[in-house]
Amino acid sequence: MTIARVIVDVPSRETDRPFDYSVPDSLRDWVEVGSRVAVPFAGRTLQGIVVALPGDAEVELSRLKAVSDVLDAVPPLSEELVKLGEWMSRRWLCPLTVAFQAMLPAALKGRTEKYVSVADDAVFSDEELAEAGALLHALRKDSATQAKLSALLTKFQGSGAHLKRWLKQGRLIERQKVENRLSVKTVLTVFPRDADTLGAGKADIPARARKQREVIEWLEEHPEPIALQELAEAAGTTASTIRSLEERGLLEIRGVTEDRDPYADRDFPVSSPLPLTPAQATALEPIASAIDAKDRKVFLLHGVTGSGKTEIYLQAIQQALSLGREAIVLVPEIALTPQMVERFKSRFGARVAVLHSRLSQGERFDEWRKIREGRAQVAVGARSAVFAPFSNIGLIVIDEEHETSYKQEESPKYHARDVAIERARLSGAAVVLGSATPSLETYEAALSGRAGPDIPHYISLPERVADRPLPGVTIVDMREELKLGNRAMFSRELADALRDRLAKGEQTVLLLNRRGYATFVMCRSCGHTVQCPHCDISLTHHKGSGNMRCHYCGYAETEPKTCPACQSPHIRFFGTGTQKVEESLAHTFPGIRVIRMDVDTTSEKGSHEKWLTEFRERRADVLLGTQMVAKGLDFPYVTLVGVLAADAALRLPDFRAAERTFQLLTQVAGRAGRHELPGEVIIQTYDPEHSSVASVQGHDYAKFTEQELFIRSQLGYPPYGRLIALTFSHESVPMLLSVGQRFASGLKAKAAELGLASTELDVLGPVPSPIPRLKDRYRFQCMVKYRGELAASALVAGVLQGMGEAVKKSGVLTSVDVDPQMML
Ligand SMILES: Nc1ncnc2c1ncn2[C@@H]1O[C@H](COP(=O)(O)OP(=O)(O)OP(=O)(O)O)[C@@H](O)[C@H]1O
Ligand SMILES: [Zn+2]
Ligand SMILES: [Zn+2]
Repeated sequence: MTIARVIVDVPSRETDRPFDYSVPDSLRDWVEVGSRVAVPFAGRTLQGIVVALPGDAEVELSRLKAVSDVLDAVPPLSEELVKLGEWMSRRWLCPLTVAFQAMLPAALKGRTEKYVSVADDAVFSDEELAEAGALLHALRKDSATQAKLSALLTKFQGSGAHLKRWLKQGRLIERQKVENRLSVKTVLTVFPRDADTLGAGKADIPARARKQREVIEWLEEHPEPIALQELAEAAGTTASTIRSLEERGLLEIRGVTEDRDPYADRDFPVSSPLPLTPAQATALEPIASAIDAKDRKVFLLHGVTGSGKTEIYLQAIQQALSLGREAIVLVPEIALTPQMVERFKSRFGARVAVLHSRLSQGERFDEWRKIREGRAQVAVGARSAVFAPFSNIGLIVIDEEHETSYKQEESPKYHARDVAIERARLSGAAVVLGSATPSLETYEAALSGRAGPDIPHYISLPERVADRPLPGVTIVDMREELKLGNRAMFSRELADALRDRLAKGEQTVLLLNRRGYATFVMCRSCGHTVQCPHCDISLTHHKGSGNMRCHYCGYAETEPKTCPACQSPHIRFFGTGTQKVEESLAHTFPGIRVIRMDVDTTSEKGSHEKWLTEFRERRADVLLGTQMVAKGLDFPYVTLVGVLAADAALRLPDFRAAERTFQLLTQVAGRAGRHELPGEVIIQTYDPEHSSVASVQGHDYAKFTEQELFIRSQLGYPPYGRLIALTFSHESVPMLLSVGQRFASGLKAKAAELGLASTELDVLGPVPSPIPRLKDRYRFQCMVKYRGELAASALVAGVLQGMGEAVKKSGVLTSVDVDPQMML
């Protein structure tokens, strides 16, 4: 008997283990490791993933239930991806099914459908026939295929009670099936017969069927297959006319699968490899030889902005392809602009599949199928593209490897960089981590002198291509501006520089660093701030709608005219939003053309692309925006970059605040002067001495890093120590505290048992979380700080497991974040 070991799709700790099923003979050829199957489980039919085909079952064979269905002809996961999922579950303490679900396109997230059929021996009374005859008729008619319960209920709204009773009595039989949310798109297509048949057929068409004759004439001129809809339009007729020709045997209508290609209507100019600069050639050499030798190596490609890293990725990919292997390129979501996609599509054409969240579910599914079916060999995409279903990967590139968006903030809380390195280990691929500002973790590891398969080899590109200089950076102390009586948003330097660009017809990028700079409402008389009633966080003001909104739970109310606490009319909207900057620009520079890019202006599909195209075509003088204007853009006429509120995020209670600030400033500075025209950068700050701001001036990554690493080592923060954050939430604070304390003391006891000093493993808290209440639940957190080599995840999992029943009864929810990136 064939046995399948299955992980069922119920994301709980209790079901987080494999269950064995027997495989009926009829399905034997279809079930593989990585197959998606439907299985009976606790009275329901569930979707599951086959993780093994063991020789023997863990339970008595006679007690095994059978797999009820195989959901895909080709398994959506490979053995390699199944292994990767198992590793993710251990690494980030998430249920296995949660890891597998993260790898599947949304279209394949099955949903259970109920089907009903009439039992063979069922008898119905005349009364019943009179009352629900139509329903019974429908049931009998569909008995071969079985009728979908949800469809019956909509169609026969009055007969719900009958259905329920008959099902209970066993006169109707219910079956469950797992169905995909979305299927491949099929287009009805007309296949004309050969010319002779058409000619003969035409003669037989009666004179009054003029339309049919016209369709035949049209097809005689255009003998290729054509979509039914298109033919109807072209021949000026209806689908039913064409169908009658099918009945005459003159053509055939069949469903043909069609790919929803999001880039179908775009032409990509063909690009060929550029002759590399000597620095680029030296950088590519070790990467290419690793790919050649199937040597699983990790590289850190540390190259300043504009140093030509992308050209190196392209040629490394070329190398992998020429050996018949595949490549994955990860790009941060907001840097995945059409311009970025174009660079890959121009070089590799139709071999490129693109995966990102702005595509529709259907488009994403089709791109994913292109990969799985071997029609694409290069996948370019955001975080989840690391799971692209390739079978022979030679290279994984992670561009801007320091980006926080590579960490998923909801379960599975994985980091794509770590997943990529593990996947490369499983498939013998090389990994290239590229950045102008590598994360301190990656950089420290590369320069540590430690040896090991995960330790990146360091490659440096300290200069821009073609001797283009890095832009000059001026730092403006806004406190001085205020002293001199300038209360405006723009310093005199920035205003002058802007005016100069307007006169020359050159372009400016303005970054408003808005992290931690929300626009909140405060009363100037009593200091009252308007908070979300469900979360302990200020509401954000949206000028367009006149609404105040909570960014965590979506709660909204209209903006107050007077203070809700003291009725004072002096209520004010604080903080500088992009809208305010836009107004101020219009006021200060009459006639200026500004494109504003922030969450409000880019929520619509395609809007992101539209703005960038407009800017590229120089239909605007200024591109103003949040983080999204800082990454990856390459516009020849941008000669000025201005940063407002450079230090805004420095006050966030996050030990990476300085690192993030330095990275963001360096990235945005890198947008200036990338082509012939030289660039200039002006950074406005209230904290000019802070090393994260000051080091940007000399483009001095090394200096910034040295200071920052020193601070981290003193405090035992990453990369010198590692963290696991646990957040407990509940409606009641005492309950939370008791659970939090039990966890902390449990882990401490475990550490003592193992003889670990507090420098090796320490538990901080429980303390209220930075956001102490969210959606009416209070939140406490514990932070586990430990030395890197320790298998702390397993210890934490053990302690949580040990307190299982007590926590379950209390209703306290626990969320675990291994290597957290966001401290908020
Ligand atoms: N070998 C080369 N010869 C000529 N031009 C080149 C070469 N390599 C790259 N370039 C050009 O230099 C510019 C910068 O290169 P690229 O965008 O690859 O840099 P990057 O390091 O990826 O930049 P960033 O990290 O700032 O996005 C581009 O316009 C690119 O076409
Ligand atoms: Zn809220
Ligand atoms: Zn007030």
